[in-house]
Amino acid sequence: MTAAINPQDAWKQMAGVAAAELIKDGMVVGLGTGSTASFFVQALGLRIQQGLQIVGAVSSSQVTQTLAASLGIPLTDLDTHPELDMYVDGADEIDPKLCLIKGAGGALLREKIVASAAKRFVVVADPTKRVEQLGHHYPLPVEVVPLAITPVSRKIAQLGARVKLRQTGATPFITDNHNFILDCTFPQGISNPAELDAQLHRIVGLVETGLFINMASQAILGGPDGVQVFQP
Ligand SMILES: O=C(CO)[C@H](O)[C@H](O)COP(=O)(O)O
Repeated sequence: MTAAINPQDAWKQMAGVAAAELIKDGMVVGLGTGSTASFFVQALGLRIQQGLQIVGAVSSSQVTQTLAASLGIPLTDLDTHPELDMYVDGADEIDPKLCLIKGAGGALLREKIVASAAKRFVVVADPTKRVEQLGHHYPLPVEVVPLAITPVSRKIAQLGARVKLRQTGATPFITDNHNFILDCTFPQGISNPAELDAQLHRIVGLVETGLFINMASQAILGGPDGVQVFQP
């Protein structure tokens, strides 16, 4: 007997399964990170067991790599396949232009690298992730070189954010790239994501932001009325 899942997880699963249906024989696929992306990875694993033949999959995190390997998904990397056919990943917030906040799972740097290598980036989510303006529900995560954490925090605070070092218990959360994450709350929301992203990228020691602008081409949302595809 399988355990019942809550409605939000069921919606995430619907989105993940629908995205897996988009994968065709011969594709190179990018695998996202997080609970919704995991549903996609599981559905992709099932399709591969049923005969789908992808060339390989590039993972955006160690966690997803382990999951994909356990499901028999053939793994590859960006050295072997620098261009992917499709990247599928979740998001924390999705605005009407498909700009995203990502990184609640701490994988934003690899996620952005893999997403940027893909011809098509499909976001999978449930309707709670849709927002009119970014930054009201989730803080914006940024990945920072540990050596620079204090000056970078101060500079982000000067841009109007409340800045918090992400912790795992009493110690800083460490990314797959051995960096720290700062969670940045902008009390008025993020009115101009592109401008903020450019300002943040000017801070030396800041490696990457969780703002994904003009990267996603489509969102697949599972919800109470079934699966809906959303593109601006
Ligand atoms: O960006 C991410 C991880 O870094 C995730 O994709 C994002 O946090 C959404 O996660 P979930 O599908 O569990 O809600």
